[in-house]
Amino acid sequence: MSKIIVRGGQRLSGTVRVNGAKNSVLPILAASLLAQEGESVLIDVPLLDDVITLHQVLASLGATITFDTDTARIDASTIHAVEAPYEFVRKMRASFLVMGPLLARLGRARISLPGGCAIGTRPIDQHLKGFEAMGAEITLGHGFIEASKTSERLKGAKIYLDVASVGATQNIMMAATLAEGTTMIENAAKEPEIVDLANYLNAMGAKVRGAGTGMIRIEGVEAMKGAVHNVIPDRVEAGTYMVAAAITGGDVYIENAIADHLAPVISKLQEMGVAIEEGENGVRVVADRRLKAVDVKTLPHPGFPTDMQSQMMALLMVSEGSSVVTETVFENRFMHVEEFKKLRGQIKVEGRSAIVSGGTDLKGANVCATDLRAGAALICAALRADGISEITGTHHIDRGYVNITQKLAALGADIRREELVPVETEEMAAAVNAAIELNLEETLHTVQEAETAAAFSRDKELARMKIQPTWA
Ligand SMILES: CC(=O)N[C@H]1[C@@H](OP(=O)(O)OP(=O)(O)OC[C@H]2O[C@@H](n3ccc(=O)[nH]c3=O)[C@H](O)[C@@H]2O)O[C@H](CO)[C@@H](O)[C@@H]1O
Ligand SMILES: C=C(OP(=O)(O)O)C(=O)O
Repeated sequence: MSKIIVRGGQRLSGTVRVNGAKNSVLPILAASLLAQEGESVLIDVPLLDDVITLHQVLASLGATITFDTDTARIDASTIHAVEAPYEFVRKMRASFLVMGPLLARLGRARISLPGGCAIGTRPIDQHLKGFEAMGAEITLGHGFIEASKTSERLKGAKIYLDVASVGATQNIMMAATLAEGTTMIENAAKEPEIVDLANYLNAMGAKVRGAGTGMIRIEGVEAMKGAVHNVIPDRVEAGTYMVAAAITGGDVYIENAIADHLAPVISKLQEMGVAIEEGENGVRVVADRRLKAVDVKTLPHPGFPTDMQSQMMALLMVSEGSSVVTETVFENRFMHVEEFKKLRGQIKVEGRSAIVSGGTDLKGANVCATDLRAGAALICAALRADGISEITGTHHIDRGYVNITQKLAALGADIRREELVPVETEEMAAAVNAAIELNLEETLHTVQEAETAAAFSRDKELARMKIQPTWA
């Protein structure tokens, strides 16, 4: 249990560096399973809870992973298991992305059904439709899905996606790399993370063309090997700091942000009156005037990203005029609205739209992050609100933001985190506290589960941990 405590009203200024993209590194880690030989070296891997969960999935399949600062080394030559356990898939839907690589590499995959999550039902029918078209047999059991090859190799196929799903595009792309013949994905997702995955797959020896367009062509190859790859910067993390800068009337340079990837966010902020300058290796955001309301509609890339909707809504609450925010990607992504109301936000939800009355003087309150981006949006709103806000539900935020409290504090925010660790005995509590005090990573490992130790490591900026296969 932990909470983030913010005293609003500080103007942010300075430079913040964004980490590698969560939504790129997760499919890329899954894709590393495709290498029959050689080590993959992934650079700029963010030490996030989701990344740790996927490490655990890969380790449980028999891969060897070491993680040092921001570099992950994966040897997948030793994988032998085909089942991604429920304890991991339950925590993170993206675990389902190992299905394509396992099917291609070992011919079978059994994965617990990813549960519906807060922001929508999130079906996986398009992933399965793709695997079936390539000749896999799909069995739905009690709480799991199994896919098996019916011939020596999967077969290339023409697959039209009913929705331009990011995950389905990635899963099918990965399965198709080792298939016999050519696969065409029509109505493919075009997100920058799809292009990043294709670049990694190609470095591993795959033949993927057209990533970033609606038509991706994958010519199957016989074998793939490990490769070195630099993960792209996180556009959603960058966008979140852009909003944090704008909402506090700040002047912040967001290092490592790629303006091209942020085009829809930049356009909307500019329409509102935020000045944005593209720099050498990042983007500068200056908000020195009253901002005006704009309407926002989320769409698949290159439309406005759903992962920035709640942060944008935070900014719209304090801008002049009314706006309509329409969410078209997920059917239940307005849960932050009730929390915003606790900060005195004036918002009314009507179906898939939220009508925001701007110009509100926000007031600090105790609020709860209902999902990852909702948590980030609440932090943004709290930075502007008068007085103190306490944000719980921080485990959601830890899925997607590295050191968010430290990064914002370095920009001048009055923000801190309080960590309450449930331990069984007083001796353990004393040992944990001593370890935190002394930065003794080893001690943490002896008294806590790896995850908790990682949470401490992250907070203490000891970004070094190893996860060994459980059978080793
Ligand atoms: C780890 C990761 O990269 N997560 C991102 C990814 O999620 P994810 O890959 O899960 O999102 P999708 O693009 O698949 O989902 C988009 C829409 O398609 C629907 N759908 C999806 C698959 C399917 O088989 N059938 C179906 O109907 C979903 O319910 C949703 O309404 O893209 C989303 C949309 O940009 C982002 O918000 C998430 O941050
Ligand atoms: C919805 C998100 O992620 P995921 O698909 O991992 O739940 C997100 O990053 O905002």
